[in-house]
Amino acid sequence: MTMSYQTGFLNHFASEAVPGALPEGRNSPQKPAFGLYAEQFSTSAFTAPRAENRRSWLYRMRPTTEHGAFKPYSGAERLAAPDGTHTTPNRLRWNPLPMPDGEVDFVDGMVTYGGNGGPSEGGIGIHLYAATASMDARAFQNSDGEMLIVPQQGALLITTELGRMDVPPGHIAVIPKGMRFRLEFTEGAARGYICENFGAPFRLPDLGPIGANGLANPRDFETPAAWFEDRDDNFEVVQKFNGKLWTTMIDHSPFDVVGWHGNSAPYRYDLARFNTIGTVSFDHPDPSIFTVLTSPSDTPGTANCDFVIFPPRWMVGEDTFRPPWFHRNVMSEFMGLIHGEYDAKEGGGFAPGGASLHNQFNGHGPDVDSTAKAMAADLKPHKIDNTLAFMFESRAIIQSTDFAMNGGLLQDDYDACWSGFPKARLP
Ligand SMILES: O=C(O)Cc1cc(O)ccc1O
Ligand SMILES: [Fe+2]
Repeated sequence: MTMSYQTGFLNHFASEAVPGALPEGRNSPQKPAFGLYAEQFSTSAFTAPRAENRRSWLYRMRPTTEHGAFKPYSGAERLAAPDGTHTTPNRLRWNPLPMPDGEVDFVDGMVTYGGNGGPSEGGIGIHLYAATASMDARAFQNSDGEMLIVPQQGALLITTELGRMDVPPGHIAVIPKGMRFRLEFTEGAARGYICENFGAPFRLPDLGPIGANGLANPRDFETPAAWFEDRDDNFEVVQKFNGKLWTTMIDHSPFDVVGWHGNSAPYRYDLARFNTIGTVSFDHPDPSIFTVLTSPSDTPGTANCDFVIFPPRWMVGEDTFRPPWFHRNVMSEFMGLIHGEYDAKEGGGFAPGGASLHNQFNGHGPDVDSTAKAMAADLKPHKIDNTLAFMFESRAIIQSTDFAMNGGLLQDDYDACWSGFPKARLP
């Protein structure tokens, strides 16, 4: 299937699937073309400063308002915010999330590992999904948070109200808060990670002294061109609202937007386009140089959430301990692995589809094997290759869910990867 995209980050895009669907020179004409209905979709307050303001105008076949009451939805039982009883300072690591038995789609295949805050205060939800069935006459709407989707296995075809995107592993997709979407798998089963962002929407980090270019470049972000389906079938809309799921039926496809314009839009990004920067002298730089997207908080420089990747890169530091150093961090770190091996965990145990959590101020870093190897290494230029790990880093403690602690995937011996370091011998 050929998809078409518009490039650039947070541009004011304009796209029509049928010529003439977009009004000219105004947003809400008395009678939009073809009997379409104009709808403003706002993901910032009307009065947000211009640089923060995000909204799009949608021209659709029927107004979104045409539906009955939402009722509680009983599927997706493992999509549940932490209740605070499982919050722990302990370092945690999980085996890969197994694929479910039978037909399970993206909505029912989501499992919450942890999070902080909530839809009214900001923070993040951290979920994984493992699913075997494509969504068909079903759409998901997350009114609580923007969704950053990181596929680990299985390519995704994401249909949104504004158009369709191909999202294979190695790419990410971001769906604005409140936008309806459907997820289909082009290669059977699929697994991946989700950061549900309750805070300020993701944006590109400032580059400071790096300059005008580098890290994730704006032109590499791709937003779909308008695409719609004219389907008068019964569709279920499942909505996440205030931490719970709700469902209602409509008698047509919600993907009936024939044209749209604006800057609140879904996008995808190929992580291989990330311009990775590192030391060319000595010392391991802070991993903030690997920030792809950031959701700022109201404290300058202290993110609600940073999305950070650890892509293939050259290591050339002289007289340097090259892996991540031992550290205790005010920020809390949740990590996942898309493929390959992570350079701080040569001892194994951090597998693709698995995850780890290092909460604020709890010491972590290279395991015993990685440390020994890095201290003995001949420091020739070396390429870390065939790997892609990532981190959701948050200013607030990441609380675990019951599934995270008791769901059968938690490794009970994670601490042991840091036991047995030889003691320093003083003169
Ligand atoms: O803990 C981790 O593995 C993530 C990480 C990587 C790095 O290069 C420096 C700091 C850091 O937290
Ligand atoms: Fe860390």
